[in-house]
Amino acid sequence: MRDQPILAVLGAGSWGTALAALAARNGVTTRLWGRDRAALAAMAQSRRNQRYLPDLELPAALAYEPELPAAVRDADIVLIVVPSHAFAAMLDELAPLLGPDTAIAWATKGFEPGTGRFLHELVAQKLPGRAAAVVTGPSFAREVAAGLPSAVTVHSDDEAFAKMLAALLHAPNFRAYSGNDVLGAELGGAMKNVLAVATGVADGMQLGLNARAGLITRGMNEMLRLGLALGARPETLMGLSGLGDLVLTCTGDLSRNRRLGLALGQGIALDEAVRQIGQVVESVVTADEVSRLAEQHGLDLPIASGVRAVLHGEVTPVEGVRMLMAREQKPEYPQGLFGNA
Ligand SMILES: NC(=O)C1=CN([C@@H]2O[C@H](COP(=O)(O)OP(=O)(O)OC[C@H]3O[C@@H](n4cnc5c(N)ncnc54)[C@H](O)[C@@H]3O)[C@@H](O)[C@H]2O)C=CC1
Ligand SMILES: O=C(CO)COP(=O)(O)O
Repeated sequence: MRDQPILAVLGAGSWGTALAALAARNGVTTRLWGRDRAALAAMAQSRRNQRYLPDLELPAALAYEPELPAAVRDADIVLIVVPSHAFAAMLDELAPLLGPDTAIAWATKGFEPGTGRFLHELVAQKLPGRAAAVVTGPSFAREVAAGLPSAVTVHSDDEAFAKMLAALLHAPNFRAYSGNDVLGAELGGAMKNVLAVATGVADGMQLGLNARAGLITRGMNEMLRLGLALGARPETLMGLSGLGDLVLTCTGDLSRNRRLGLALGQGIALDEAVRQIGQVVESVVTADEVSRLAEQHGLDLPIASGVRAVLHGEVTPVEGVRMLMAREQKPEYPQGLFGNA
């Protein structure tokens, strides 16, 4: 890889735009690709992403490329920031376009819809033999774009690549840590979106701060149990990508997943809530995949499966809360910290 690598960021929504702007400000040669050609042209002209990040002035050095082959040509690193439902198709499009040494990174949070496969599994299958890293952690795009202090983490099996990508993103108000637990980092980022719906529902129903804290803590227990069953490391789940992002998304009203829960808790229908939010709400698909993985591993995750049931209209938010509260009484940790709930 060149000393001064070229970065292609794919996905010009809130997070792709914020990350591309950050990298360009750091002096990294950065091209931003998005599927909406007209929106990209408007961004190039106005140096604003009017729809997703209207308050951010985009750096003059950021380049915009509406053609995918041109966006990734000669790129050393391709950073994918499209929603999880578009991730597999994006990899298929990239496969014939990339040179053998191009490294892949992604900041998408979720699984492959319908299979529960992790995004790193898709990357290994569709673009094998390359350095691959996930960028994750508690980071609302709006706050990063505003230059507010944030901390994220970059995980890769290739530790040198994780460190290198973290260094490219690291900035005075943006701390980028690194690690080598890709599965753990991905699981935390995906699962917190589902748990944020639960705290949103409780807050939308005005159930109080005790309920919120209880849900966050028992939600963390669910994340740990599923994560450990899948082979994640506990320190990853207790770090930025797990606990950090769980706290942010369960408490911060900038979270679209929390806002979905708030709306459901106030009696607004799912379709209408998603329409009002107007951006990707990953939990709508991720809830199914978390339940699928839990079932495969024989785990009972009552909060995550309650969210899935509410999203499918199988129970109302009121019934969901009643079911959680009516579960049998038991020790907090029946089989040690990571025992079954
Ligand atoms: N917004 C945030 O604060 C953060 C978002 N993320 C994750 O980043 C990913 C992207 O989210 P956002 O940028 O926030 O979403 P967004 O809703 O702001 O933008 C989504 C973007 O994806 C594009 N898109 C949708 N379908 C596509 C397809 N089939 N092919 C190509 N592009 C497509 C849209 O045109 C839009 O530009 C999600 O997985 C999200 O969980 C992660 C950390 C922070
Ligand atoms: O992942 C995020 C912050 O880390 C963004 O959360 P939402 O997708 O819920 O807005």
